[in-house]
Formats: sequence, C-alpha cells, structure tokens
Amino acid sequence: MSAVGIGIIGVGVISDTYLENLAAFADTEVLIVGDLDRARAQAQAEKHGVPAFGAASDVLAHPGVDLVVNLTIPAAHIEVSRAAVAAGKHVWTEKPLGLDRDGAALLLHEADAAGVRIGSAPDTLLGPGFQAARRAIEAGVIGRPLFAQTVFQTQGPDLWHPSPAFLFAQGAGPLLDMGPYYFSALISLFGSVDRVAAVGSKAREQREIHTGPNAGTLFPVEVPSTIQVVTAFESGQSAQSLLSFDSALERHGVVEIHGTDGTLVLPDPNQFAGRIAYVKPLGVLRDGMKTTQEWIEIEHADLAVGRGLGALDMVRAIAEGRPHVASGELGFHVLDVLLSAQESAATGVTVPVASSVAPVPLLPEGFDPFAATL
Ligand SMILES: NC(=O)C1=CN([C@@H]2O[C@H](COP(=O)(O)OP(=O)(O)OC[C@H]3O[C@@H](n4cnc5c(N)ncnc54)[C@H](OP(=O)(O)O)[C@@H]3O)[C@@H](O)[C@H]2O)C=CC1
Ligand SMILES: O=C1CO[C@H](CO)[C@@H](O)[C@@H]1O
Repeated sequence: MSAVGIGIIGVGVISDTYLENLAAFADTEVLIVGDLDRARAQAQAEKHGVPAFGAASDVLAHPGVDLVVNLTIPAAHIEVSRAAVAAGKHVWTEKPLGLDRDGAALLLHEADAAGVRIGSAPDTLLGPGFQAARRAIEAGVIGRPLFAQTVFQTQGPDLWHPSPAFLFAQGAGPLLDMGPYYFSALISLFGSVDRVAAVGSKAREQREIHTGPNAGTLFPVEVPSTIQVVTAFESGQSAQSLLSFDSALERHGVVEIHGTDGTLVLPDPNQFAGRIAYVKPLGVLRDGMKTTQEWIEIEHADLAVGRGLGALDMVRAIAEGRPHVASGELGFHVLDVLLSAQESAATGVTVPVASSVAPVPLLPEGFDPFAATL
C-alpha cells in the first residue's frame, strides 16, 4: 500500500498545523481541501501544495479520499461527519464530537452500519508526553492513583482568534472547547465517569473580537465562561477541574495525579510533550526537621509531532486491524460527561453520566509517526 488519501473540510485557523503535519507523515497524503469559503480553500491548497480544493461536497466526491478530517466549527461537526460517513469515508473530527448526545450517537451508529471508523480529537493523548506519563502511572510510580486536579484559566480566545464567536456558543465555552483535553486525559487514566457536579458563571453577556477584519464586533456569550467541575469516576477515583475564559492570570495545562505513593505532574494535555515530574511523599518528619520536596523528572522521547497524529493512528489501526486510540466512543463519552457538567451547572444538581467507554488503548510501543508503514 502507500499513503492514505485524506480530504480536509474546514480550513480555518487550525488547518495550517494539520496540513503541515499530515504532509510530514509518510502514511498520509492530503489530496483535497474544502470550505464554505472557496477562496480560503484555494489559498490553503496553494500554500500547502494540496492538488485540489473546492466545497465540502468536492472533498466527499473525491475518489482517492479514504479519510475525511473535519476541522469545521462545533455546530457543523455532526452534519459534516455524517455526510462523510454517507460517502463511505472514515472520519477524524476536531472536538467536540458534536453539540448533543442524539446527533453524536446517530453519527456513531451510522458509521458502524457503514463499516467506517470515527476518530475524535484531542490527539494530544497520543503524544509522547501523555503516553509516557500514562505508562509511568501504570507501572506503579505513584502507587494507586487516588484523585486528580486540573486547571485551565486564561483571558479567553477572543483575545487572539479572528472569529471567536463559536468559542462562546453552544458546543464550546471553556468546558466543551478545552474540557476535551483534560477529560480525555482523565478518562484514559481513571476510566469511565459515573457522575459530575458543576458550578458555572459568565463574566459578561457579550464579548468583542480583538483581531482580524471583524475586530470591534460584539458577539453573545451563550454558555458559562467559567466552570468548576467535580467528577466521580466509576472506579471510585475523583477529579476537580477549573475551566475559565475569565482569568487575568494565565495558568493552564495543570494536570496532577495524586496516588498512595506520590504525585505525578503531567504535561499540558493540549500539548504533545512536556515536563513529567514525580513528587515523592515527604515521609516522617522528626524533631521538627525540615525536608524539601523532591521533584524527579521522568524523561520521554520528544518527537516533533502535533495535531494529525490521531488521524495517522486511525489509518494505521485500520490497516493493522487494531482499535485506534482517540475513538469516536471516547469522544462520545467525553461529550456526555461535559454536557452533564453543563447541565449540573444549569440545574444545581449532580448529574449521573449514562454512557461509559472501554479502556482507552495505549499506542503500540515504538510507534514512529514518520515511518512509512503502509
Ligand atoms: N484554533 C485553534 O487553535 C484550534 C481549534 N481546534 C478545533 O478546530 C475546529 C476549528 O477551529 P478553528 O480552525 O479555530 O475555526 P475557524 O472558524 O478558524 O475555521 C473553521 C472553518 O470551517 C469552515 N466551515 C464551517 N462550517 C463548515 C461547513 N459546514 N462546511 C465546510 N466548511 C465549514 C469555516 O468557514 P466560515 O468561516 O466561512 O464559516 C472556517 O473556514 C474547532 O472544532 C476547534 O475546537 C482545535 C485545536 C486548536
Ligand atoms: O488548542 C486550542 C487553542 O485554543 C482554541 C480556542 O480556545 C481551542 O479551540 C483549541 O482547542
């Protein structure tokens, strides 16, 4: 075989990264890009040397495309992914999988019936950083993992995104926009979620675009722009997560897993690599003697990989007949958990999570993104 043909639908801000990485992998080749804005599709095709461009329908009709990468905004995710499935294509979609459980469940059902696969961002889970941290936890470095703490707080993406309205609309806000990184990581480590309780708030009813041709335009904030979630996992483990687009103090990427024999500080779950540190318990302090807390670095490969890794894993997993890591089922459970948290914030009651997900596989040992394997 040779590289698998890929078509990208939606070529906005994040498409450059995907186009660069999918071109760098020997096992994937982008054959066509499509967008509502044809001129944007043409510009991206020319910039990245993609041989064809057009509308979404042109991507779906392309005979060489086996996998569609859906980089549209959340409100379009289900419609675009379902159309790709109907065209017989596998789908990698940006997060979240959809806006609601019914649409997302229908997508998974139709993909199953059509014999095609769905993969859902984030694929940072497949990065060498998270993979190494997970292997360390599974090897028992911190003993039995007990609970987790995660923090994501920024001033919000309206500061830099040229069309940020979708990031404050249904299907986004810090919970559904950034939550997938943190909750996919936690679910990979602790398994399925049993229930969630959350409190949310909005700093402002409207926000302003700060950059690009529409700078100065106001848009509505539809969902909480700050939310705090307490999560109970089926395993009995728990997590506390802050997600905010309202903080002047930029602090994000905090994922701490506390266990019976120490704490593991993980890399930012929105990055593919980063610091992993093991913090030992202080032990018994005698006679008022002070002990300093020791941080032990856990080294890992720091391959220059990024978004697109999930789509690459999908095409290899299909060829090898194994499950891919960032599956549609994981994306569905994450969506279910996040919507449950949103409902809890709206109603003030703890919300049980109905769905569950099979244990998330690790990448095969020695997975080399740049190798030609097909
Ligand atoms: N920006 C970032 O840093 C990152 C974003 N993501 C995720 O990637 C996705 C896209 O984000 P981003 O690139 O920022 O968004 P943008 O708004 O910059 O780009 C989205 C593109 O999709 C097009 N589009 C929307 N609906 C359709 C449709 N039905 N058919 C074809 N094209 C469509 C838009 O066209 P038009 O503008 O004309 O409507 C636009 O060109 C989101 O799910 C986001 O969560 C993930 C990681 C990082
Ligand atoms: O990684 C990211 C950077 O910020 C964007 C806006 O909040 C997110 O959509 C994206 O997932």
